[in-house]
Amino acid sequence: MAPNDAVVVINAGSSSIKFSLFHGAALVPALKGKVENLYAGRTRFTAFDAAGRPAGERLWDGTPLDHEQAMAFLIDHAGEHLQGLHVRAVGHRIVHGGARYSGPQRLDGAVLEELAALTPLAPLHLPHNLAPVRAVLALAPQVPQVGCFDTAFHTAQPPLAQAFALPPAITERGIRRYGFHGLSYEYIASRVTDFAPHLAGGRVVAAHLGNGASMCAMRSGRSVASTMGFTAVDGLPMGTRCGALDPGVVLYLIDELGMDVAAVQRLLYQESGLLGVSGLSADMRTLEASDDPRARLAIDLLVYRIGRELGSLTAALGGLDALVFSGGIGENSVALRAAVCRDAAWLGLALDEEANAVAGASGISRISAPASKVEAWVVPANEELMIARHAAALVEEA
Ligand SMILES: Nc1ncnc2c1ncn2[C@@H]1O[C@H](COP(=O)(O)OP(=O)(O)O)[C@@H](O)[C@H]1O
Ligand SMILES: CC(=O)OP(=O)(O)O
Ligand SMILES: [Mg+2]
Repeated sequence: MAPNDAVVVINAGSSSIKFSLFHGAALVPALKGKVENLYAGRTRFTAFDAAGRPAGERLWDGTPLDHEQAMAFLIDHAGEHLQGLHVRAVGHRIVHGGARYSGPQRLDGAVLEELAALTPLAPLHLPHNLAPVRAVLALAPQVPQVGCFDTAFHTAQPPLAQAFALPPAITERGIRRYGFHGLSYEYIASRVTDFAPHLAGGRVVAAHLGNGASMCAMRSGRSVASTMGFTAVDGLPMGTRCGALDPGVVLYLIDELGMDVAAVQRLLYQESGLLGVSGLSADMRTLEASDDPRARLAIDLLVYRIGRELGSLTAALGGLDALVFSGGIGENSVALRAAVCRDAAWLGLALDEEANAVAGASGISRISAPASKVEAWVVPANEELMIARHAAALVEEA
């Protein structure tokens, strides 16, 4: 990467497209922004430069934008910021790599087709992840594009952790546990050695708590087990996803309640979790501000399930040295972190209430008391930097 070389990173979610621009060999962040509220509400674009100063804003008052319109806007907008820079690669977060893709991958028409076939494994994410790849391919086919998979980090898991208790004929068809949010966990693992060198060989459970939420057990920076499995609907309750569910419930919904596949999918992915339980909102801020008992119940259920999964992941690691909070909720909700840490007292975790009250988006910080047997940390998520590193490395070696 020459000083004028740049990597553009696209992280396209179900309701937003986040983008970042990095330049030079050190991958210095130059710009980051997002278009949010796609499809619903008022679509909004905001961008900030490296110093955190506003670098663009727009609000669409009428019909909300879809992914394609948002990409067209971003490509237009990026033009100004790319003056004098040479785009070496566009890196994308792709949620599912299936059984085939276990590392960063150059994206072309053929790979895109293969990935599109994985849509049933990530119906809320994959179509949106792939739409921007197609948009860039149509507009600038000469620019290398690199896919970075959320599942890749978890391919290190031991076979037992990846197995369902199903017959081999089913497993052979790729029906096994994969795990997600791998780029977030890989970033956390890459930072542990500098913020807590003594944890480098340790047993760490990281909780990525955003709109999608999962937890990952890591030993020496490698994934050992995860709460998400075959799809990103498993594990913790999320904004609108139910998390782990007795599979018998799905059969009952179909057999007894007469729901078809589309209705079940909508229920489990879009109408459950914080939104479904509270009947109010998928947004943690709204729930925390509400005095409706259903909002309290949704938060309590999330905290309870995090505690249960923490016990399970600690068993997979044979003990626990540190718990790391990340993602929009993990970084910002002082109350949720406090509740989770209180429930983890049996593991020897003692919270430093004052440190917890000020921890958050400003940077990495320790929130456990000095004498705590198990440490607790807040590490702001940075999937984008991980993607930029992978994309730059792949085009450099080509
Ligand atoms: N200050 C805050 N307090 C509590 N929750 C917050 C705060 N800021 C953001 N959140 C929550 O973070 C979640 C979104 O997390 P984020 O990681 O940005 O999502 P995504 O998975 O879309 O990237 C929402 O539930 C939001 O309410
Ligand atoms: C895998 C996943 O759940 O992603 P997100 O948090 O972006 O929804
Ligand atoms: Mg996320």
